[in-house]
Amino acid sequence: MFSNISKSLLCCTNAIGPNRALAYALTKCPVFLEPPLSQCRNYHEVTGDIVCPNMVRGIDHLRDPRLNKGLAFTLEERQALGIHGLLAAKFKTQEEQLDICRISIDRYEDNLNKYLYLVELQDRNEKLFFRLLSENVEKYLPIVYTPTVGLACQRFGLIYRRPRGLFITINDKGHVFNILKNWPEPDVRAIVFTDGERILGLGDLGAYGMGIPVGKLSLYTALAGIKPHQCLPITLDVGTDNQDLLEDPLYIGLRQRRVRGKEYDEFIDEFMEACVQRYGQNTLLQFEDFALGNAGRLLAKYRNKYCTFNDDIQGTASVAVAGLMAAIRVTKRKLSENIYFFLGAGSAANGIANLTVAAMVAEGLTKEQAQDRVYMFDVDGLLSTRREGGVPEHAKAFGKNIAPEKSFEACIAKIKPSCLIGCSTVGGAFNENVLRQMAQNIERPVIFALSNPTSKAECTAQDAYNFTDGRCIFASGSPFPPVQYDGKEFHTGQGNNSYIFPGIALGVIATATHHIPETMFLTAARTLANYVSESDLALGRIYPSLSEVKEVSLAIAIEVAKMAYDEGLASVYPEPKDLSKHVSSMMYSFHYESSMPVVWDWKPEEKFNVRPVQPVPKNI
Ligand SMILES: NC(=O)C1=CN([C@@H]2O[C@H](COP(=O)(O)OP(=O)(O)OC[C@H]3O[C@@H](n4cnc5c(N)ncnc54)[C@H](O)[C@@H]3O)[C@@H](O)[C@H]2O)C=CC1
Ligand SMILES: CC(=O)C(=O)O
Ligand SMILES: [Mg+2]
Repeated sequence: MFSNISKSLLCCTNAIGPNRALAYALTKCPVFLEPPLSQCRNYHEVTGDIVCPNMVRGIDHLRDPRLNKGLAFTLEERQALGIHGLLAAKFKTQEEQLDICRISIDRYEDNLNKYLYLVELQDRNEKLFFRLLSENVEKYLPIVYTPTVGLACQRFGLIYRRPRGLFITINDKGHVFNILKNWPEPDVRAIVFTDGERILGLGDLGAYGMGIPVGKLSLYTALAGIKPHQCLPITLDVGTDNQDLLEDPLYIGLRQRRVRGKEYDEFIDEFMEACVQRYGQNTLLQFEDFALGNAGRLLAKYRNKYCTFNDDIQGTASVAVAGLMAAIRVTKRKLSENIYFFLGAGSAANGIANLTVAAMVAEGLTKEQAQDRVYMFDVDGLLSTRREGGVPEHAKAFGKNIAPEKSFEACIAKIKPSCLIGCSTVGGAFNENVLRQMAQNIERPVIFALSNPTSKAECTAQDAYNFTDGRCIFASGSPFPPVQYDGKEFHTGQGNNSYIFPGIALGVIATATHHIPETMFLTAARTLANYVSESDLALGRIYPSLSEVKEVSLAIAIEVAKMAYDEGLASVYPEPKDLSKHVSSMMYSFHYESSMPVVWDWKPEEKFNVRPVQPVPKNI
């Protein structure tokens, strides 16, 4: 019935009145763009939203967090959008709004309340939220991420308000694609998903685990500038084996025991297929916080078939190896001269151990020689081939033909490691005896307490310094306050995969890489280690400061992009001449853009007054 222009004029006219309707229609309306809206990526570049601006009613510019600028709307915008009068008279800059946000958050003493403030801000004004986070990483990362996000997950039933991300349950098996279609964004490039079985070191939190993919994706945008509409957090709800949750009246997930085995595997298969069917073959699929029984197994199954990685295995490996590389500059011991002892022999430990082996091989050892330098201790004791039950399959490479031992401290005395790496979820496991022994064995012991959140860290930064006479090189998964030792202050670094996954994701998305080889994580580790300055090391930090993490993420993305082309993994062709420029051009702007329609030959006759009616083109 209607031509395209008539349709656009119709919707524009209904929404914002005839004067501006034509201007909109001529410049922005999706029915004018080819290909149509559903496939048009440019459209998102313009609006960042799937809502046709021509169909947005005035008030929706305030209600939609992607469009809302609050008091930062100019008088001209307020009048043009029909929101004049809906806002107080004052005009504020984004900078003034950021000040108010900081004051508001500081008023809360409780971190969970700070978390809720930030969630509400994201729901209200997306650009303000991401700019606040990206410009205050040190201050707010511990709120949207570990440790506070752990608490938020534990209280998820209480704090759950508005939908953010998709919940897909095992009952939806057979219909996963249809559920993905309900997500309102057509241009998703990255999905972070969990089944909630190993949320940080807090165990099985079932559907309450949703806080983790949401938090991780906030870092995609804040730390690497990946556009929010390209990110989709998902929780795969297959039930929970956490009895407390099954009995919790507030629990919001499926109230049943976890589905496992064939049915679970079929569900994950269907999910992976549905994601690429809905969003394309190069959609980045990040596994997050899957339990040991599934994490490594699913990575092995999918790593060469999808554009996928497991953050807990590979992202963690990369950040830990970067820390070990930087530590060399202090210890003067090559990677291949260390003895590594892991407390915990799960996903994180094996990921780190395997990448450390690869790095030692690059220094000249054989794989076997490198593996010989790595020992592990899990819930059943030292990984000895002689112990009852043997060495678990996932850690076979690190089992040793030595006498079984159940005492961790006895192992330290026997093995005399130079690097002690905690990925055990056992808070305080590196006690005074353990740390003193490490200091006795070696001049500069490396101590990593990587378990999250803070309550699960194997030791605090202060204890690590106190009990090693201030000689340790320390990093932790969650942040610790500065250490005071011997009249000096030290700022220890955060060995957390958040230094890695945002940059990897940006590089992968920018090149539409079709799968992610292990070597990318070694490249990312080297890039991160190179960012550590002498002043970082003097402060006690083997990672750059968190205020530099955006720069680091971009550097990692560029290296990843180079590698994608060098190794024939990229799908964006022709290859951009200037890769740095290409990667940067993909990034989100944290600053407000004009909400005024872009028009040609159109000048207001009188400022702040009614606009002149435009002549309708003859050739409609
Ligand atoms: N800093 C970072 O970037 C990251 C930190 N992590 C943290 O590492 C921890 C472990 O994560 P995953 O390896 O994925 O878990 P996992 O469940 O795969 O492995 C846990 C390991 O700890 C062992 N363990 C449990 N209790 C123990 C005990 N009492 N004594 C000795 N060993 C014990 C288990 O046997 C298992 O080998 C979590 O707290 C997680 O938050 C994980 C990924 C990234
Ligand atoms: C940091 C992270 O991914 C974890 O603790 O699971
Ligand atoms: Mg994780």
